[in-house]
Amino acid sequence: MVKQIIMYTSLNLGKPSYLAKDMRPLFGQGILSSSGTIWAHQRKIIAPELYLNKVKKAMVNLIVDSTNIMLRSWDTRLQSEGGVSEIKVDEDLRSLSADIISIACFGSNYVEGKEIFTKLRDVQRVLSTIYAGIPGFRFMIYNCKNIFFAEYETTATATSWCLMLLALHQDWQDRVRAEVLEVCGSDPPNADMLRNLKALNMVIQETLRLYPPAPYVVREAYQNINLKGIVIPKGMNIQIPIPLIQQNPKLWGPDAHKFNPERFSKGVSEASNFSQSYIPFGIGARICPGQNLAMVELKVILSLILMKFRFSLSPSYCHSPAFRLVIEPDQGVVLKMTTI
Ligand code: HEM
Repeated sequence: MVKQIIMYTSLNLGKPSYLAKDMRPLFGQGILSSSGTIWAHQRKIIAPELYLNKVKKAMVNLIVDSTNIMLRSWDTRLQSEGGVSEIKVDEDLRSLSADIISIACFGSNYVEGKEIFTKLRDVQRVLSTIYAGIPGFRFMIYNCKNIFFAEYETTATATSWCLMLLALHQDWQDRVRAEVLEVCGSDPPNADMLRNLKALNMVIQETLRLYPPAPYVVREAYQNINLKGIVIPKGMNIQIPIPLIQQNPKLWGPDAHKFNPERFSKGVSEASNFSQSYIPFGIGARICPGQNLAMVELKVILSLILMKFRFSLSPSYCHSPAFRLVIEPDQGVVLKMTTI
């Protein structure tokens, strides 16, 4: 049994400037001190290295095994259809994501829990259509966040968007495939290899910038805040729109709306002119605790797909991002696939 020491520390985020001045008091447990300095509480978890490495290895193996089941079914379909197939990937990716989280957290699998996941997805659809004015919604969204927004829908949706963008940008697809083959050879990726997949990491980061599955983070004002003349009273809930911040040309430059993974080549802090303008996993004390798992999952799934298949966007693909608590492709992502 792992022994965890959870430390609560205070992190000095420095003097606020520009957007920081407006937004930081709204984030996390960050509050503006009398000196104008921002303080936020940060949680650090310390655990024995060896144990963590074993868990990480087991987790990567589990993701590889689950992904291979999905890829075998794509392979069978391709063979039966003469080597080229149009595959709508979203439902398969959702099942895969549900499978991984079920095995990892509950020792079960997607097939056993399918009915529960189907019902949860129905709830998600209803909630996204009647967003305003349901009594108790505030509490419902927190429950839902922990189930969908948290684990199942977010990672699957992010994978769909990554595949859509790689299908659209063949130069990046070739570059990332070449990297995967150089780093992994013909072996499935392991934890050490994942660290060396730099271009793939950049593609995932850029995808999460342009299509963040979670559309906003929610915070409650701890005190009355005057935001450039707009008074936000203590106790009010505020939605901070992630896509607007992540695609603001003032922060990201004139190509803010373009797919350009190169912007992350020197890391997140160098990608824009304000480090906290990249928040696909939220920010502050309530930042997504599953972000590392999500990144590992995305890297493993995408590298295995890239090793085995070449793909482009099907002419039947219709670009229509839709809000259903997560931002997902309304009509799905349809890929024209061939085996390598
Ligand atoms: C690409 C995948 C994912 C994205 C984009 C994402 C994004 C987010 C965002 C934006 C938040 C709100 C953070 C904030 O309020 O500052 C959140 C919260 C959360 N996420 Fe994720 N998430 C992902 C995957 C996961 C996974 C795989 C897990 C668990 C295995 C997970 C577990 C959670 C939990 C439990 C919370 C609530 C944290 C809290 O309220 O303290 N997420 N996520």
